[in-house]
Amino acid sequence: MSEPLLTVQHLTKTFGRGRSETTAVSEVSFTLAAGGSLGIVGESGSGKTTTARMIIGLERPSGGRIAFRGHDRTQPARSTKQFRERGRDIQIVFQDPYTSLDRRQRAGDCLAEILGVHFKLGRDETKRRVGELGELVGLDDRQLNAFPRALSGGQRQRVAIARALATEPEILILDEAVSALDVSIQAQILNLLSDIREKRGVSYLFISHDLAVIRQVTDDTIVMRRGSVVEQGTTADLLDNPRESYTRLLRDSVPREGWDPSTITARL
Ligand SMILES: Nc1ncnc2c1ncn2[C@@H]1O[C@H](COP(=O)(O)OP(=O)(O)OP(=O)(O)O)[C@@H](O)[C@H]1O
Repeated sequence: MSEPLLTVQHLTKTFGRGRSETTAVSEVSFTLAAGGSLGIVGESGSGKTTTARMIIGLERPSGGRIAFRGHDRTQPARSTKQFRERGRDIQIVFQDPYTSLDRRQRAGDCLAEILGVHFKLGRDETKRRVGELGELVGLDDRQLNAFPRALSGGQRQRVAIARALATEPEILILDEAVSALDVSIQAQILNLLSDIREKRGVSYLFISHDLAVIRQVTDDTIVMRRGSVVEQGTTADLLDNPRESYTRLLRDSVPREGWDPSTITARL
């Protein structure tokens, strides 16, 4: 079997000290295969975002190991250059693109800026690549010329995805990336992500509390609760035949016809 793209072993993060110490992530282990898609699910506060922040080097782990293509990445980058180099391989898209996009920058200029940071390109080549990225995520010239405030939530998330893809990363972390969008726009973005995975072979680490989303875009899933992994397996198996009561609870919490929330609160 080929080496996983990303290996996470016994990853642990504690915040604070003494009586205020919180273990946000505890002994989390998983692998992500090249071209694969792994879901991380769990209720709010279960440690999903902290795990992602450690993987992209925004948070220093308290214990455990992170390796990308077998190379250790446990400690955050030592220099801006190293941070940038690592950023090329693993990119992240957050829930709310409005806060992550510069309000004073046109969508296309935002893409051109990232291309300029990572590649040495002339003006014409940059323009061509911006157009190509726009096409990949379904943004036309008018939208590429617009400021974020003139774009819809779905269009802004397309800009954020294009910006993340501009560095040609091998891994895209999507942290609740479709949670703020209404269901029809969510479906469009999920389809877009599936197409991009097929075209580009990029791997996904898909963080979500929404099991319907996880089912649509991931092959494997880990379930986190209070910082720990409580169950992991193929997404279909895990959602159809959950072994852990917590996974069953998450699954049964999805509203559907005849659903009675009081049966859920009674089990919490
Ligand atoms: N910088 C920090 N300082 C102290 N505690 C933190 C910090 N960041 C996260 N935590 C705590 O770590 C725990 C896990 O938080 P995290 O954001 O990783 O969870 P999550 O599963 O991503 O939740 P959500 O879906 O609500 O974003 C929470 O108890 C949170 O309060």
